[in-house]
Amino acid sequence: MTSITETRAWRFALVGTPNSGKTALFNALTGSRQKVANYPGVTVERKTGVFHTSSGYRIDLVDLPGTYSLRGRSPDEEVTRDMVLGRVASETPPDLLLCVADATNLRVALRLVTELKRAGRPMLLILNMIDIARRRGIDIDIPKLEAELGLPVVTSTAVRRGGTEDLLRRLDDLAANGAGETHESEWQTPSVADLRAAQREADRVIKAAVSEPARPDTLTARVDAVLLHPVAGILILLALLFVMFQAVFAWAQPFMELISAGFTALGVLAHDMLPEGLLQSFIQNGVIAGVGSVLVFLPQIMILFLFILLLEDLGYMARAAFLMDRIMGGAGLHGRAFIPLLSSFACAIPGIMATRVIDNRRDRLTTIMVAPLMTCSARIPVYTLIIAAFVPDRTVGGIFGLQGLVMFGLYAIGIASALAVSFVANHFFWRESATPPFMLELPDYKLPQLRSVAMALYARVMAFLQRAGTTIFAMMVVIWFLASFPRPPEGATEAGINYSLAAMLGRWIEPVLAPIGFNWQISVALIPGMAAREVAVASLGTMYAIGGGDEASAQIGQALASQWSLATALAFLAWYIFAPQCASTLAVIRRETGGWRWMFITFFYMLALAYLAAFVTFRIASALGWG
Ligand SMILES: Nc1nc2c(ncn2[C@@H]2O[C@H](COP(=O)(O)OP(=O)(O)OP(=O)(O)O)[C@@H](O)[C@H]2O)c(=O)[nH]1
Ligand SMILES: [Mg+2]
Repeated sequence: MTSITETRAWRFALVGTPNSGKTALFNALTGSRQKVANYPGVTVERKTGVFHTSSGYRIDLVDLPGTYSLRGRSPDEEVTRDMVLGRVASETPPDLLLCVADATNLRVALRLVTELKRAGRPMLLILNMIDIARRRGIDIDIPKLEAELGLPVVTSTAVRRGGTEDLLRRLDDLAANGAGETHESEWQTPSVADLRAAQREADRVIKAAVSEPARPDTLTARVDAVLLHPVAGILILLALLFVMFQAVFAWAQPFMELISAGFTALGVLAHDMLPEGLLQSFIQNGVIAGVGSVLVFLPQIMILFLFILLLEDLGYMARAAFLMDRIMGGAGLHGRAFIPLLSSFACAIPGIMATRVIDNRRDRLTTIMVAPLMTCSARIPVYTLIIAAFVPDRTVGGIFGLQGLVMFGLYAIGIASALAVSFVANHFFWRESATPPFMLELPDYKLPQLRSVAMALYARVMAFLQRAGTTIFAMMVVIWFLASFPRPPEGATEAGINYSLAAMLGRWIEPVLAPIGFNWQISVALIPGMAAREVAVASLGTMYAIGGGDEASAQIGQALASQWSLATALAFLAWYIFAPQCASTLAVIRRETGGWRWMFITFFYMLALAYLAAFVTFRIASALGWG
């Protein structure tokens, strides 16, 4: 329906308290796939999307970080304040504020509405999560609410198909007839007294227009009595993590074998179809063995993400943060550091960006510095490859798989060292150290939405495949080239790869890394491994495939098991817990801290820890006779 010519694009902005469903609405309206999760502080920067209303008006929609007030205490809240007040120099201010309220938690939402009204912009109040409010028997008199607030009000359920129809109709209407006039802003940084007054006003409106059921919903409270219990809660958290790692190994195994067999067959096929020579080697050893050795880990990464996404949507992650607060506080970490650190399990980059919710710069820097110590998903290929090749597939204590146990241990060391580093930073480098009280709001539990979990999982899978197709593929071409040229001289006695550039380069670095048990193949693999951690695995895959000659096996694990000592394998694991092997993470640290300084500090302290850990591991393992 484009009978109406577009005169101009409207610009609408989603504002509201954290965890009220702004991003879920943004995704529903624009068809985007921004991250949604059941805890406050998911969105930390503004995102723009476009959609057309039913009569064809174009709307530029801005999703903003959630905030309780426009005071702008942390970097993410400043983004929202500046957008609402039209202070972003390079951008046109929004024509209409879409204020999203969690209909089950109107007290805080309406306090923000009272404050937002002073900004003088036209506003539409969206009572989101109306499905939950209705189920709980919360009765909201919409016309009364509109009259009391002097604003139009509409309800929505962002996560259900058809749950935004009323809203869409209303937006179409506003786009056709004008959103309303902008007045001079009367907003000033509110004092505590102002906020109290705003809360009184909100309570008055609620009293007039909302009736809560006599018997409030107690499910969340009953579940929390167990999950937040100081002892039972921690045990449940540990058990959950433990099951997760067992699942990563046990469930993924058949799928991994399938993928691995597929790539081996593909390699054989390429070998048979192509004439003997460089092209054959490039396709078989460079492309198929290299990229394949990383793609094999897709099932494990999917299982890990599935667990994380389900727990996030359920609302458990904020509880885990609460449980960990004592321990983290002891190490000098801010309570709000938990979510950024948790995000770092997927990848340190979103984790470091999520530190924008921390208002205190010192606490934010500490969190940024230790975030890369959390075990990101790019380490999974490295860890599993070594574990599968060197740790026997045994059961210990009757129920625990040894491989899963080792994996759990590697994650635990990552976490413990992050705590230790922040402890040291707090006690030796920062002057004053006051740990602020924990201020994370605990969201109500929600049944995970299958559709949104599936969508998020799909996005993660695509991101992984894209990396395999771009960064990893490009690095493989480089490694294949280095490992194949120059060609061996006439009458060469050793395998061709021993005469290659890769071998020269590796032997040149080897003396530095020999004390920690690394051979020249590992030394070379670490260089392209800076592009992304899993590239090291792919590089080893390519080099051992080339070095193995004709009967090269695509099963790089077998090659490692026959060529590395256990001590080397363990030292390699220890190295990867700490090594700053990720150029993108370092770049993000530079950007988020606004300079080179913290990037270098992070790089060098991690490098030092990596070398030390690998050295100690190698020496101890050698002394135990595993060399
Ligand atoms: N049942 C139900 N759940 C919803 C609705 N809208 C959002 N959710 C869920 O509520 C949680 C929070 O949604 P988000 O969209 O991430 O919230 P947000 O306002 O963007 O949060 P921040 O970015 O942290 O400010 C997620 O688990 C969503 O799946 C709704 O209308 N009904
Ligand atoms: Mg959001």
